Amino acid sequence: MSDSLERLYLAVLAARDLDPATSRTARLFQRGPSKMAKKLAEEAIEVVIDAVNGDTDAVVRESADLLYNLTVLWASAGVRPEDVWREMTRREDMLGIAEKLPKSSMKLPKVASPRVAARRPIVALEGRAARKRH
Ligand SMILES: N=c1c2ncn([C@@H]3O[C@H](COP(=O)(O)OP(=O)(O)OP(=O)(O)O)[C@@H](O)[C@H]3O)c2ncn1[C@@H]1O[C@H](COP(=O)(O)O)[C@@H](O)[C@H]1O
Repeated sequence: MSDSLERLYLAVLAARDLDPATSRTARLFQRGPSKMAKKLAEEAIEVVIDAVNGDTDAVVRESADLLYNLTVLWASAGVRPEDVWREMTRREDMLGIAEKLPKSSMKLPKVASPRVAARRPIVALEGRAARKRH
């Protein structure tokens, strides 16, 4: 999938400088980030509606539109696909580390009242905080 998105991203970059009268992408760039954001949000809503309605084929079509509008917004925001892949890999590694920590290393509070004991392990929260921090 990342190959398809990377090819689409390059095509979007190439279309940016085409004639807006004939290129939707060039028209989106001409209209700016707020229009791009509006189209992306519209596509996301269309995916949601089709999924709730159980229309799988429509979800596929609208997902392709969503990914197209996302790559246009990435290009406008100076985000490259590899930036996103790197972040996804970082999260995958972080999740992997958190899952591998022995239970004994989780610093659960000493007073394990039923309410506190039911709280999610601190290391998972720390893992999330660590993810957010860097
Ligand atoms: N991958 C896409 C792509 N996916 C979806 N779309 C457009 O996005 C539209 C989907 O959004 P909507 O459902 O809102 O369509 P719409 O209601 O007609 O659009 P609006 O009237 O709301 O603006 C489709 O009608 C397509 O025209 C795309 N337009 C272009 N590309 C690719 O982008 C590159 C540049 O193409 P041009 O923009 O045509 O130069 C090429 O590689 C194209 O294949």
